[in-house]
Amino acid sequence: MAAKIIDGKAFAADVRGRVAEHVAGLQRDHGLTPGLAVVLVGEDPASQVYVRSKGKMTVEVGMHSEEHRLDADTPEQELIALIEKLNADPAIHGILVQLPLPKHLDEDLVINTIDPAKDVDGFHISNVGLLSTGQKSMVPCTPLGCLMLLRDELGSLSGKDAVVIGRSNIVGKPMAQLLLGDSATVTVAHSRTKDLAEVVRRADIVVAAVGRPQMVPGDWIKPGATVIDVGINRIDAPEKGEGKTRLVGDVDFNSVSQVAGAMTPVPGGVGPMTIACLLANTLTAACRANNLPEPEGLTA
Ligand SMILES: NC(=O)C1=CN([C@@H]2O[C@H](COP(=O)(O)OP(=O)(O)OC[C@H]3O[C@@H](n4cnc5c(N)ncnc54)[C@H](OP(=O)(O)O)[C@@H]3O)[C@@H](O)[C@H]2O)C=CC1
Ligand SMILES: Nc1nc(=O)c2c([nH]1)NC[C@@H]1CN(c3ccc(C(=O)N[C@@H](CCC(=O)O)C(=O)O)cc3)C=[N+]21
Repeated sequence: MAAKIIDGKAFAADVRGRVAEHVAGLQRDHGLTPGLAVVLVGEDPASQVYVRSKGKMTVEVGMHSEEHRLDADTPEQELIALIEKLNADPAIHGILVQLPLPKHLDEDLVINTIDPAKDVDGFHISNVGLLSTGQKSMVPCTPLGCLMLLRDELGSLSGKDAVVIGRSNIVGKPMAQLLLGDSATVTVAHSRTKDLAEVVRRADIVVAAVGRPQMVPGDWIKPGATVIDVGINRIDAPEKGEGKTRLVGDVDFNSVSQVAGAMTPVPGGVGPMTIACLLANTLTAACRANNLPEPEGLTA
């Protein structure tokens, strides 16, 4: 049986539609426009594309969008000063500093300078602590997007065996916390995991967030499992012509789609959900900042 392909692009469009409706209501009833500021340091071309598409979608849902582009060699103090200015700006409800940062900048320091209430990435230590203790927080966008897709696909995650491959602070660890919060039995695998194939074979739910193109083959997957592919890897595609590239995930789509019950594609899976959840988090932050009721179904 071929796997059902989970349409993250359509799901994300639906989430953005719900965000847009709520934003229109905030404007109509309270004269409030949620605002998102994205900070990009340096000229990484992949990041630029991503930042541009975020800006476009922010405006599409009716929000205020700001982009702050700084030179790659910007001194740390200057970046910190910008974040402090955005922290104090009442028109800004969400702040995202695009990662990774150039090496001379202390990523932890920069992230922890963001007002936790405006930390729409959910990377501030205070949000990390709130999430891991089951308290209301800002939830990281990519794991939140994965959770929405899993809940939609499976209903309850309670008692399911889940394996997260990858333990980064931005995907793997918060994903594990969210799965645990939904009462899955969670294993977090990483580069030192012994016999990864055997670990993955036990899983009803596999979330791959490794950054290695097509690393997970079909024969690691338990028949019928749900597979969420977070990886975004650009590889050469000589079949498309000289010098051309294409995007692939961390999962080998062709073999896994023969075995899994359902899986996300790349592109068109988790990626669009990340951006939709960023907008949802910005809306949530704007509501909380103004003591207004939060949108339903758009947070964990
Ligand atoms: N779709 C989206 O919206 C997003 C996609 N991404 C993509 O997701 C992927 C992961 O991103 P991110 O978490 O930031 O990556 P990191 O590089 O920060 O983390 C990768 C993790 O994978 C583990 N790992 C590396 N090699 C292996 C291996 N051979 N076997 C098992 N585990 C391994 C590492 O283990 P160890 O800790 O031991 O080194 C590490 O924990 C990337 O492709 C990235 O582009 C990221 C963010 C958003
Ligand atoms: N502070 C911070 N927060 C992030 O959330 C963050 C970050 N830094 N740094 C980089 C990663 C990567 N990331 C992606 C989001 C969407 C797509 C996405 O929409 N991808 C499309 C394809 C896009 C294309 O065609 O290039 C898809 O998968 O269908 C990809 C990657 C967020 N990240």
